[in-house]
Amino acid sequence: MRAFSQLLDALVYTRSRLAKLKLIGDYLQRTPDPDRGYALAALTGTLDIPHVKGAVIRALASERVDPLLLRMSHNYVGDLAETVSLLWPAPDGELDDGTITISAAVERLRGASRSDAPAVLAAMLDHLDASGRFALLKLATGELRVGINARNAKQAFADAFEVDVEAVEEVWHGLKPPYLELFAWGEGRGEQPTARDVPVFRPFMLAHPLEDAELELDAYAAEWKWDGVRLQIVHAGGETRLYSRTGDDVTRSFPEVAESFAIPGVLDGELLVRGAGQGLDEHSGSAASFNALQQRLGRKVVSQKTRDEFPAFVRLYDLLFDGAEDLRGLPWSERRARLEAFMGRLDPERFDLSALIEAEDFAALAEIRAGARDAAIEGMMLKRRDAPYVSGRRGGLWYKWKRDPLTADCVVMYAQRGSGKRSSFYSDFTFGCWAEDGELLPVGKAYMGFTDEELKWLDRFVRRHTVNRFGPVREVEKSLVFEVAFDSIHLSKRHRSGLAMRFPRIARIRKDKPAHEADRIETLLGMVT
Ligand SMILES: Nc1ncnc2c1ncn2[C@@H]1O[C@H](COP(=O)(O)OP(=O)(O)OP(=O)(O)O)[C@@H](O)[C@H]1O
Repeated sequence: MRAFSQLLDALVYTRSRLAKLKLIGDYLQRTPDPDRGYALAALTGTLDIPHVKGAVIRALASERVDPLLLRMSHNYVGDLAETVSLLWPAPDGELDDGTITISAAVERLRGASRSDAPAVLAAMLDHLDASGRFALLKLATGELRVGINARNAKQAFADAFEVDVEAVEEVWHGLKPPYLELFAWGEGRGEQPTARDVPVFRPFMLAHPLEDAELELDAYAAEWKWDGVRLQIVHAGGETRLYSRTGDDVTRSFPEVAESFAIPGVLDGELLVRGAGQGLDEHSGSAASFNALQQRLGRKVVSQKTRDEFPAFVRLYDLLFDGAEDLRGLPWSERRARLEAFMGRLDPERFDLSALIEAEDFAALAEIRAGARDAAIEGMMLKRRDAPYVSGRRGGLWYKWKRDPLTADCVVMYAQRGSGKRSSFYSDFTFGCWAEDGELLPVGKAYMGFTDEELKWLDRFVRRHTVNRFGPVREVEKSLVFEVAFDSIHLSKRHRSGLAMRFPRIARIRKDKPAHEADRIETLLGMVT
């Protein structure tokens, strides 16, 4: 447990993403199986320990610590594992001599019944020092909050063992902790694990922003850029799973979509919500604006009422697998023809096709784009007709051509309480973009007209992810992305980033975007007027 707790400590205090990946990689290389596999599971959020939730830990701690002190400290510290690990009375017996390994802890907790789990946890806490307790509680709750998402952890594994991260993604959802086959493959002791007949995630193809260039429409096809969220729908081995842009399993969030796809294959498209009266025109069928979709995002379990009020559907734009046949090597035009043929097998209530936009030439296309007024459209996508489906962003294959280019995806860095009605909420934010050396530099400060629900969510996020305090200002873990809109951007000597935004406002919380994919200072420099 000691090495794992040292890793967590080091991750909290390390800012650079690359340095964090290196720390994890080193740990995975020098830690034996199965401990490292459980650690990887904790880092990727796949470790399931059924009976230890926050409420259990709070109840347990209240037996040992004055409940009022516990509540106040928790409120101040923000993190339950940290609070309890610090307040837990020092053990009067022997400290752990190394027998409470990660795997021992996981096995003991998993083996315990609901009624026994608190006592099993307490017995281990009684034999660990504060940092061991911290690591155990983090492991048990699965909420690490060390600025590492699943994708980063897989990247760290891939870097450490010199394998391709996309190859890890391709099999990941077919594997289970403690990932013995994965480490065996990484160390050259075994074959690459296969994912036959399990619904695994296939890494998404992404786009580049279209800057001044004009494209030849013989070589590129145009589609609308729908203002929803990316979704991959996979059916294999009799099971359907939905994956988000980051490869997270979001099946439970959109049950009506999962329930209506039972043909072996992999689909790629944009998740939208049917809109009664909103955003209707000939381009968008019946998709509502992103605001309606927001009601469905970030929920793990969805009530029937929400399903009825905001029914989800997917506008498809690619077909990756037809049955077991991998179509990704085919040119876009052939995949498109296969997708069109596939549509007839799908439930029209839940799936429709992203239409192609016909235009005589690029100028005519630009005119169509300028004339589009629809809440569910964010611009256009241009796709090279002969391009295979490749993961990530590759030059020249897919372009996004947004309608309102003055937005940037920025990472939240600091938060402060608001004023007036918001004075008890952390609602004013400073956000930044990535500099070339991988450091995050502040580019602006803003708040937005959040809904009450969003305000509460953000306030909770800040309290739970605080890494530092400067008077009234809290520095937060660099994991949340905001889409920021602004009127213009200028060079400025007053800021370390060298940039100043005019009238920045937070347009959207991007829970679907990993922080390291937020915009770079360089991109913002390209928008300077
Ligand atoms: N017709 C379409 N074809 C492909 N992608 C589309 C389409 N309509 C909407 N999209 C969305 O546009 C995104 C393309 O931009 P990119 O690949 O850079 O992802 P992103 O970083 O999430 O983009 P953004 O933040 O600009 O939406 C896709 O990820 C997808 O969610």
